[in-house]
Amino acid sequence: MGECIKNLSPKVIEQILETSFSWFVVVDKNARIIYINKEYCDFLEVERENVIGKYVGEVIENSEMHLVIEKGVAQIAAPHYIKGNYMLPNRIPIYVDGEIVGAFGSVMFRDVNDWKKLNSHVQKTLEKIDENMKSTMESLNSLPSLIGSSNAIRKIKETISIIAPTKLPVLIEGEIGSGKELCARSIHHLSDRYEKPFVNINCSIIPIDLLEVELFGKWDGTNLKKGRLSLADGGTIYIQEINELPFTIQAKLLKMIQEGTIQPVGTDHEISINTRVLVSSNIPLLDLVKAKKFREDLFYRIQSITLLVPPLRERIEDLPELIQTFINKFCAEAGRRTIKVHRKVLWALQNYDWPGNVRELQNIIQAIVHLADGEEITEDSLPFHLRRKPSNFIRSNGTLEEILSHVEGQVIKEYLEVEKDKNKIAEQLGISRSTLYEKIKKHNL
Ligand SMILES: Nc1ncnc2c1ncn2[C@@H]1O[C@H](COP(=O)(O)OP(=O)(O)OP(=O)(O)O)[C@@H](O)[C@H]1O
Repeated sequence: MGECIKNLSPKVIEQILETSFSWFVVVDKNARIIYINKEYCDFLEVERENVIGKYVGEVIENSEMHLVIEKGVAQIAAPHYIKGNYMLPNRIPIYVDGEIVGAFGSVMFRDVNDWKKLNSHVQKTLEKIDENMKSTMESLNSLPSLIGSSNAIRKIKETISIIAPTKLPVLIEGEIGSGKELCARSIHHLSDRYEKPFVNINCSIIPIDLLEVELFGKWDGTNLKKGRLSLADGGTIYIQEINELPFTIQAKLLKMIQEGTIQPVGTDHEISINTRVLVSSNIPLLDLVKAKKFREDLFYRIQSITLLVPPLRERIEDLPELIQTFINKFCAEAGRRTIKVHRKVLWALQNYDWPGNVRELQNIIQAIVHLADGEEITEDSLPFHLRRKPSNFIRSNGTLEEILSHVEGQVIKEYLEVEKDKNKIAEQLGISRSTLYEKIKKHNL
């Protein structure tokens, strides 16, 4: 330190002390002023030559420099009432060879307005940080979490947490409505790209001739229309139903994944981008590769991390948790108290095939919650196709006519168990109401 200061001439040191934003006072070990800068003197309304050598308490109202010397302990931003204002001075003891030889004081804020200004600036900055945090937290919270405790879902969650921080492409396969997009969003939100865009594109709904421009952008000679890969720069692109992507575009996508460059339509110019690629397919991509409908090189580039989201019927143990989550969500939305689920309803839901997977379940629960007028969801509130119980209709003995008659009786019996309205049953079975009555009579139902 001594070495450093050697390079500063007294004139330089004086300039620093005189023109720095702070006010300075230096006292000896008897708390007598040995230096005070001009700005501080002006504020105190004293002449410098008159105060040098004076006891600091005589010059500066409520000064505590003597205490700092006595105790050898610094006071940082300790409020000091002076001339009708509070200021926040720092008072530091000065040691030479382990002995206190004096102290110096500097005032960080000249007066309370100064303090208020800085304070409100800090306050505003903190509020902004708070708001940002809140919106980040809100977006994280608004991200519906992947519900389910089945082995399959637990494994998926584990894999997501491991791969999210990387930049690796991920292939997500599963039936419609099974939760592929939710997985993709979770990967993005758990990565350090979470504040950057998450852009998705569904290859099955964009006309093939527009797909290339949508993905890579277009140069029209004057302007560049950004494609979705560029819009996701720094963030993540989620390409849904990649199985619908034409071969030529597959090659361009492979180049982007491998080299991080894209070539917009209408130019030879290449643009570097930093976009993470997540893709999904409703059908196993390997089957398409084997059928030569999907590029092998792209498949091998994206399949190293594959999330297989199983259909709901294969993880039916997740059903109660999912049902409860959706009931809570939709009851809260509708502003009503939560409702219970009758065990017969649960049974019916557990025995359904769920071709539309979690999305179908969500839609059904939403409708039920909005239509339900009691405290419990009963079988009556279920859509008709869910009310029938599976049964063993087949009887192995008897003639074909007898077997068919038996099946007919069973079917009608089960319809009657879940539906009181005979018109509806007749309509469902494609027979007239009178035929239905005849058959009810015939089978003694
Ligand atoms: N495990 C789950 N927990 C909570 N909600 C889920 C779960 N899986 C799916 N969902 C919800 O079901 C709906 C459908 O899910 P998502 O869109 O992720 O399915 P998808 O497989 O991408 O469907 P598609 O192939 O038809 O686009 C969404 O509203 C999603 O939030």
